[in-house]
Amino acid sequence: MSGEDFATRVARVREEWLGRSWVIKDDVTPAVMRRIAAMLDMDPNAFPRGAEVPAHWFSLFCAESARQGDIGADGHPEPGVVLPPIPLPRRMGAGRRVQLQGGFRVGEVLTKRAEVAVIEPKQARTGTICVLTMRHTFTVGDRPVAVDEFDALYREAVAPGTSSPVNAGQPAPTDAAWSQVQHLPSTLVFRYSAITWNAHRIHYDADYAREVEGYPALVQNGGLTMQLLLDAAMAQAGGRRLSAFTARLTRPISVGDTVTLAGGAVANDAMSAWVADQGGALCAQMELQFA
Ligand SMILES: C/C(=C\C(=O)SCCNC(=O)CCNC(=O)[C@H](O)C(C)(C)COP(=O)(O)OP(=O)(O)OC[C@H]1O[C@@H](n2cnc3c(N)ncnc32)[C@H](O)[C@@H]1OP(=O)(O)O)C(=O)O
Repeated sequence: MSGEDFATRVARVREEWLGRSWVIKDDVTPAVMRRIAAMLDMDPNAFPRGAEVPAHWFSLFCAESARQGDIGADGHPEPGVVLPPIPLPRRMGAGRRVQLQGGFRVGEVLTKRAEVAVIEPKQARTGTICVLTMRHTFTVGDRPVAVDEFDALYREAVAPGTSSPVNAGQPAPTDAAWSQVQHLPSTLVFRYSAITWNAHRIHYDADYAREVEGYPALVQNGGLTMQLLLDAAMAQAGGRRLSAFTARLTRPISVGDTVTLAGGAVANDAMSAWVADQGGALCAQMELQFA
């Protein structure tokens, strides 16, 4: 790809798409809560109408619902149908910065305003990338619930038969105050992807993941990694209220792997948490802030 062509195409997409926004509403029903709780290995009946929903679960709602005819080769909507047509073909969820502002309950209607906030080409260790940041503002009526700046990275294609470049990575911390072994079976990844209506084929179509995107196996859904790490960290937070968190997914995990969710003790109303693979490499890092 010529650098100039790429830069010109990204500039045109930025001009046309930056600042665009749209709204999605979702009913937080007992039926959906049953599926979410069951997927997270909790009592499916733990969240009847009126029950408080864990504040950081807001991102399990208000998914995009592209028509089947608009689904593209990778399982996401065709470039430009829902999201900007970033001129690189391989999308990865990469990180987020979240402010939690208020709770919500089963039976309420959650509204998400999605806004195209950043489109930024960069040179990464693993090739040319483009960062797309979507700012998702969640409310119930006039009540603020959360603002979530979610980064996806778009990557260059891999030549047929070659592997997706992986950075050397860095070792995960070894001074955990708590840790938990977590298996990532395909059934869990399927159920999470279904709840979040994410049809990206790298998560369930092994031939596609290997042959088209160059990964060694099915790729763990990054939203699920962050969900499991947050839930594990909150269980160690002694009932504190989460007010903000940031996360970065630094290295791909394969579906079927067993990872370690771990973190430090709460200090100054903050906690660090991370995910390590079986070789001890850092796959995700998170900073939690408590009110
Ligand atoms: C959901 C969902 C999709 C998915 O779930 S996909 C699976 C989950 N995601 C992953 O497994 C991603 C794992 N991460 C990686 O493989 C690597 O981090 C990645 C994306 C290949 C980038 O690694 P590099 O080593 O090539 O990147 P650099 O460290 O050289 O960074 C270059 C610049 O990019 C910025 N950057 C890097 N990582 C992130 C990030 N997570 N969020 C935001 N920005 C990032 C980095 O700061 C560098 O920028 P500078 O300005 O400092 O140059 C779905 O589709 O929704």
